[in-house]
Amino acid sequence: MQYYQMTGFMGEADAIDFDGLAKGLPDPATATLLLDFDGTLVDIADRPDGITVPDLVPDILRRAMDQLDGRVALVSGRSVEALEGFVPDFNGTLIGTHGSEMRHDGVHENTVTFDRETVARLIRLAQDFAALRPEFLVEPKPSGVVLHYRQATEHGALALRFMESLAMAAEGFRLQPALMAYELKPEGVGKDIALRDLLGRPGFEGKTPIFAGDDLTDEPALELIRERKGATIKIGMAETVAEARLPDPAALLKVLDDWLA
Ligand SMILES: O=P(O)(O)OC[C@H]1O[C@H](O[C@H]2O[C@H](CO)[C@@H](O)[C@H](O)[C@H]2O)[C@H](O)[C@@H](O)[C@@H]1O
Repeated sequence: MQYYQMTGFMGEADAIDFDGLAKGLPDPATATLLLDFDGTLVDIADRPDGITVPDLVPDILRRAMDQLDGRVALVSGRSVEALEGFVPDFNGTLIGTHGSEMRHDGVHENTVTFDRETVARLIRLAQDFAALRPEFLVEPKPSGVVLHYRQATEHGALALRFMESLAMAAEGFRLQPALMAYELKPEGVGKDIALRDLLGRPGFEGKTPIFAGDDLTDEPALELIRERKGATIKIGMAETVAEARLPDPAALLKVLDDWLA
């Protein structure tokens, strides 16, 4: 695939060579498809529960599962339970909470051990803090907690200071900056780490991975897929190690739709 074929997003959507992009991807029979969720398959919304999953998403996931013989994974910061709620018919692999949990072959696994009491305490402290400022939104996760400040961007620095203090007091956890949010997650958790595991599993070995993602937390995974000589696609304008770019989830869905036609 030519880099400049993929980098069509400086112009209007009709200037993007969707057909060329789809043809540049490996044959589905030889590929593994790895997709971030928020900002990649669905547009970013004001609130975590405010997203709309386009009808094309379940359709593409179903066709990809058929044509790639099940080698399809969503790789998200969302929990596995939340992903299951958004794409209930998808029965491929779900890598959730940045890789701290996985649903593979229908079986739920925790990929790291962490102290559940600490998680409960962190969630409680974040909720107490957010109660003082209702624009903040707390998202509890199975192995951590997110403090969202999208409704109060002027207080981003305050959110950072608070979450940094929590991180310092929580052994075994670290701060993860995210889109208009700060998250605490267990050490040793990352999408790249979970993907190394998945790509070595039966059925996935020897296939060419394709990864699409938009966020800072996707960069280590994009690096891994480049090392493995796979195809890497960044959604949006942010700095990246990916070799290709598309402007938004709609453009990615169009490329995947053409690829699986
Ligand atoms: O790894 P991803 O699938 O990209 O998930 C990353 C985080 O996405 C969600 O938060 C982000 O999207 C929200 C909805 O568009 C937005 O309101 C928020 O500002 C973003 O940070 C999700 O809530 C997190 O749990 C995920 O880690």
